[in-house]
Amino acid sequence: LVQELVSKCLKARDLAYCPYSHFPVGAALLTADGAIVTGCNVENASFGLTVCAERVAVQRAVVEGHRRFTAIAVTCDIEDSFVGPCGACRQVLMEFGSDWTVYLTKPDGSYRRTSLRELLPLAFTPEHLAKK
Ligand SMILES: O=c1ccn([C@H]2C[C@H](O)[C@@H](CO)O2)c(=O)[nH]1
Ligand SMILES: [Zn+2]
Repeated sequence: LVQELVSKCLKARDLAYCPYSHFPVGAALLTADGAIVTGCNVENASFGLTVCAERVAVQRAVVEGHRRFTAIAVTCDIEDSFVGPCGACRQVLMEFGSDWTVYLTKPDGSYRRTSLRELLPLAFTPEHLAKK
């Protein structure tokens, strides 16, 4: 299953629309019911409108009816280190629970397993709004 998640995030990366940065990113989400939803970064000539691969995957999953996730694999083109999602994406993942496994994946398919809790400690979450 991890292998499938990893290979799907690599495939999604190959679909990235990144004519400005030339930095393709792929993501593959595993939903609680076992579906896999992918995303790639989609850039824009107005640079600030770019959306990261991780957020494309989450938004796509939500509109397909998924709100419960257990894992995400992410990958870019960097071969010599494991690269984590940007801060904005960590926060967007946290919106859908803190209990995520995150697989930081290299182009060769090797991965480092981490967690959203580790990537975004002391997070602000929907529960904080619920307390008001
Ligand atoms: O977590 C990240 C960080 C960056 N990017 C994309 C955005 C932009 O298109 C390119 C360079 O920042 O990489 C992602 O998709 N996810
Ligand atoms: Zn991001």
